Amino acid sequence: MGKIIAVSNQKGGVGKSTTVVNLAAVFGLKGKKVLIVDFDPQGNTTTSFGIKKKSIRNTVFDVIFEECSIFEAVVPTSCRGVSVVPTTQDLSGASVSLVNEKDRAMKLRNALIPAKEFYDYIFIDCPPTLDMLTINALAAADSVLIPLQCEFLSLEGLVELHNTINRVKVSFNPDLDIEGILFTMCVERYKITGQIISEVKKHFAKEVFETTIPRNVALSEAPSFGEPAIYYDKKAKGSKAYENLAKEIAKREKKKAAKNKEK
Ligand SMILES: Nc1ncnc2c1ncn2[C@@H]1O[C@H](COP(=O)(O)OP(=O)(O)OP(=O)(O)O)[C@@H](O)[C@H]1O
Repeated sequence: MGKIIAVSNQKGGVGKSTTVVNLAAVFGLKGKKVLIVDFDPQGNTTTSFGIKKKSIRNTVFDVIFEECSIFEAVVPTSCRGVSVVPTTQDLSGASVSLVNEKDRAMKLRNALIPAKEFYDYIFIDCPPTLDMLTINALAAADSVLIPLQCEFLSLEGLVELHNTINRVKVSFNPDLDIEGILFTMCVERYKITGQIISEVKKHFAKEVFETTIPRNVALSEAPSFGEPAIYYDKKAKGSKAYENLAKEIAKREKKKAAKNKEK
């Protein structure tokens, strides 16, 4: 059974899409079967793979409103092992349309059940909101990865996200785990970077990934070439950082599996 990781932070521009695209590409290159669900109406993840909006037949909107199956919306990419369920701007109206639906928080979870059998990892790129779309993503996920920009700290924002995660655990998904907090766009020489990391560690030490993602030009340039940074510039610091993150996630999974075996 595959693992579903929601990449979420209600703050915009913190590196959610960048993390989804690059982590998925690294796992794909390691021989894993990876699906990305682009659940952000802006569709940056969809375009980061060079998928043209005009060429899209079915989107994640059609999937959650049961117009098609998840497999009918899957678009292969040119990256080894990676496919995308694309999105378009239509998704921005979904939160409102979902209000009248039965099981409205469980739409994505139900749709992903057959995909879990087929893929090793499913990444959900969440919108920068805590609305019904994000609730759907958290209800569907096994874990949440929280990117946090190293240049600006909103502890209140982080607490608010944890509160939402806890509410989803109580109401829809008791097994939801925190995959980790990932610092993104770090510039080591900036004093603020160290200050933010130590402040977050004071409150959420166990959740923070050892790997941090540097501010790196390859990470910001690659999407306009329609490919992940590891394809665009394999040697770039940003590409290496996402390779390290994938290793750290795999290591944490092994540790967790060993612990569960002991029980
Ligand atoms: N480590 C990095 N170094 C340099 N640029 C980065 C890095 N991470 C992200 N960026 C750039 O910052 C911008 C925002 O990143 P991204 O789209 O991944 O954030 P997001 O959280 O998904 O945004 P939104 O909430 O709007 O969906 C993009 O232009 C991206 O290319």
